Amino acid sequence: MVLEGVVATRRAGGAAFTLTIEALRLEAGSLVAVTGASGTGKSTLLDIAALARRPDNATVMAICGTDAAALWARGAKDALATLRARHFGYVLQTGGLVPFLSVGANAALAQDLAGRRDAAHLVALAGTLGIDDLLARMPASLSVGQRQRAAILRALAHRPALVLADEPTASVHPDMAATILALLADQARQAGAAVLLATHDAPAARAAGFHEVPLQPGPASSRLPALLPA
Ligand SMILES: Nc1ncnc2c1ncn2[C@@H]1O[C@H](COP(=O)(O)OP(=O)(O)OP(=O)(O)O)[C@@H](O)[C@H]1O
Repeated sequence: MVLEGVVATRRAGGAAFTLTIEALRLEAGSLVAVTGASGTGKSTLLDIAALARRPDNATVMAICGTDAAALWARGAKDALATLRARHFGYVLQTGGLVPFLSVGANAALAQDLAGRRDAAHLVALAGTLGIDDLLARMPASLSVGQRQRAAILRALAHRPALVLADEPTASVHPDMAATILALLADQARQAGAAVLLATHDAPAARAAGFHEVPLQPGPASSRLPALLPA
């Protein structure tokens, strides 16, 4: 993924907040943690990276060789949805699993949407995450830590190029947070996926091997400084 000169504005009432991404290039195996206090724009940045929010401006917005800026410009919503399903995996704060599907069915759905069904890969990945005995369970019957492992399974099951993780450890105990972040980092690296993590917990992210990029807050705005590949 390459983002350059991307600007996004959020407006509420008379107030506006502007995020500027100078340059962000994520390659296979990149582990990048965007950090900042509450309200500095971490979620806005992930929304932009996830193609869930239309930018005001984008010099470059390339996802696995596709010009996403051009797709936004011509309102190609189906093509944007296809890009998302094929190339992105998501880990949200509380899992974001479909509540009426089992853990295994959640992961299989991600594979189906991406057009990459691979039951053997799903089971093997569940084994490395330590949840192969939970595949038939419903998300509501899991502990928070188990749910986040299931979310990592769902995020990686379809072999995405990029995993977006928004505060994936905010609701787990600090010891479990370290384990979850390490699992996410290890599994993504092994799969050759890049991870873009948003977190307020910079030390935990660094400990798991993430390269930290702090958002630079300004008046009613934030800036992500240029990050070139490590
Ligand atoms: N729905 C919204 N409409 C308008 N402005 C919003 C909206 N949500 C957030 N904002 C503003 O955008 C800015 C960035 O918010 P964002 O949620 O991206 O920050 P964050 O760093 O993810 O915060 P947190 O860590 O609390 O989740 C904030 O200053 C906020 O006031």
